[in-house]
Amino acid sequence: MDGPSGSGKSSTARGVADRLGLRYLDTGAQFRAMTVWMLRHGVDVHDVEAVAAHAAEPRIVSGTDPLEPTITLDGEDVAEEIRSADTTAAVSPVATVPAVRARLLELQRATIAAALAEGGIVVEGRDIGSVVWPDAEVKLYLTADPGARAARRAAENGSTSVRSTEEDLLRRDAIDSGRTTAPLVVPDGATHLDTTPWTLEEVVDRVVAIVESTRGAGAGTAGARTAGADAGGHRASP
Ligand SMILES: Nc1ncnc2c1ncn2[C@@H]1O[C@H](COP(=O)(O)OP(=O)(O)O)[C@@H](O)[C@H]1O
Ligand SMILES: Nc1ccn([C@H]2C[C@H](O)[C@@H](COP(=O)(O)OP(=O)(O)O)O2)c(=O)n1
Repeated sequence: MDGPSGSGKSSTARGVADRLGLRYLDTGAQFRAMTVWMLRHGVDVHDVEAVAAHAAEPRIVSGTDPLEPTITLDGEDVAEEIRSADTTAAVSPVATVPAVRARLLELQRATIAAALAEGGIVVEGRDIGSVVWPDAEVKLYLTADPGARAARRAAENGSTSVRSTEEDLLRRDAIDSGRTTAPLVVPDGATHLDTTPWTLEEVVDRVVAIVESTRGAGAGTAGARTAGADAGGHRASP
């Protein structure tokens, strides 16, 4: 499940994983934990070489229970700190660094492979269907109008300024979509869902229906449907 900030990926992915008995992985939380480490260690997040030089050091562990996802950094629970304003402001530049992406890609693929052996996983981020797991059984690209995304995010953060939240979202969209390594794109073979008019429950219902109809259509064809999508996808306009 890919898409821009505030499109509903985390809440939808958790709801779907819970309904279908699957694991859940928030890859954005991993980029945020990497960012917390850089900030704590005084690394200039705009210095690509400095960030790359340290990308192998943080120990990041994601718990994949959809009802209680966790994230630790060097053994410490950083679930709150990864959502701080400082982390949010610094995460997009850190996520553009190829060494960071390569490191987290390895972690993500290991987690997915382990979960697939136990029934499956819903993974959300920016490059899941295009780069991390192009052979996913179901690929979804979630969007919502910028105003709706900002209103949702502002409500969540207890912020009264929807306008400044929207400016922040659009700034991060531009970095996430414009970077050369694993930019935010609509992955080849993805179903695009515009969640603007729907409640969370409606979106979860629709996604569960898509998964069930894909599974009903027959296992074993998913790889063929999405084959060749490794570097695929087209530029998104979130
Ligand atoms: N369809 C929806 N309608 C209204 N609010 C939603 C919907 N989907 C998610 N939300 C709310 O919007 C906020 C952002 O959703 P989230 O799932 O964190 O988005 P993302 O992971 O794409 O950034 C959350 O507070 C969430 O409860
Ligand atoms: N697979 C991913 C996931 C997130 N990122 C980047 C892009 C985002 O700016 C940050 C944080 O992602 P996150 O999903 O937590 O951000 P929001 O919940 O949308 O605010 O990480 C990425 O580059 N690739």
